[in-house]
Amino acid sequence: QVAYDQEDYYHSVHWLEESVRLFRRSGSKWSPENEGTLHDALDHLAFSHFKTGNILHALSLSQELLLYDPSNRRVSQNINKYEKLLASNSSKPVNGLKRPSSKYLRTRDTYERLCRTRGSQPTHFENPQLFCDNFANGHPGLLLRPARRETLSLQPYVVLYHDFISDTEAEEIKHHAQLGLRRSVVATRDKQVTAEYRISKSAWLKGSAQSAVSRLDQRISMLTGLNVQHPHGEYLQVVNYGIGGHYEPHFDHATSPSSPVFKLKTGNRVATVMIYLSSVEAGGSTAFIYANFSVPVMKNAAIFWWNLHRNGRGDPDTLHAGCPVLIGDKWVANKWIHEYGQEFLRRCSLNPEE
Ligand SMILES: O=C(O)CCC(=O)C(=O)O
Ligand SMILES: [Fe+2]
Repeated sequence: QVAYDQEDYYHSVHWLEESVRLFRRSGSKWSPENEGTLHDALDHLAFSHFKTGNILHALSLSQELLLYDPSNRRVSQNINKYEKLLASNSSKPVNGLKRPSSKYLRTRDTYERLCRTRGSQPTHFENPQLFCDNFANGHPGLLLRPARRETLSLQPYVVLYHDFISDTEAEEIKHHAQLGLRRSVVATRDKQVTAEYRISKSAWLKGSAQSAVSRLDQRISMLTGLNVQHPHGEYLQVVNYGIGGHYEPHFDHATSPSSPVFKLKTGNRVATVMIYLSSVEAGGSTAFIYANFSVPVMKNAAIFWWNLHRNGRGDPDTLHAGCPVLIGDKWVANKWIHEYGQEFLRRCSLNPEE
């Protein structure tokens, strides 16, 4: 529907073909959440085919549609139009579907490449600072069971903690979020809106009454050495992506002074901890666009990165994305940590440029 509304018929044909297939296969049993019907899907698919020059296909789908809804005048008019076009042979020859050239995303090519491949991080042979270790952060709570840390990138600084949570905790968190899931929104200049560049559902786990949530807060705080108590850290946001779900390249920190991110009055989002609560069969990696690498979904692992430099400026290198899920059901949880409360935990540097 999003592709159709954007007049991107190249993609709407693919998606609608799949919807029609699912409707046909399941009889009347498949009822998608948006209450779409076979009828709708055929209608939009016929028009998409017409727009991409496949008049013959548009005609046969419209004829099928008319069987279901014989009194639909718009459809009969379309059938007449398609028949005339075919008879006069004046329609453009079909030369295959063309990918639209996207005007709205400058980083599209890199994003798509990183979603298909892992990009090219140097290995630790090339850069010994990209090492793996058992990390306890000097914290007594981690001494007996340190985190298995993998440094993924130095600029921006991104680390991955393997087995950050257990299967049971992940299930508990998904379970708590389930009833609260709503279409995700994004922060614009001054308010939160839904956007086609973020397709997922999410829920905020307010309060850490649930034991898994408070255990998680504690673990994040031990590992990062930061203060994650609300409002220094936001509540845990649980996100669920279905097939095709994605989050196109964005920053987690606010880039406008009027952003809703500042509503907490605790400054900008200095760091992100993102936990993978599920695996997926294909797709769904997290891509760091300018840093040129992507992290495959790794169940129970967490990634951490700094969004801001020590001087408080946003780090443009943190531009990142959640790649489209190809097969599976992807769940992540975000913990965003704010600047205030960390003054003595992440100090500024003597160099104002850092
Ligand atoms: O789902 C992902 O891999 C990335 C999610 C993300 O960047 C976000 O929710 O801000
Ligand atoms: Fe993000």
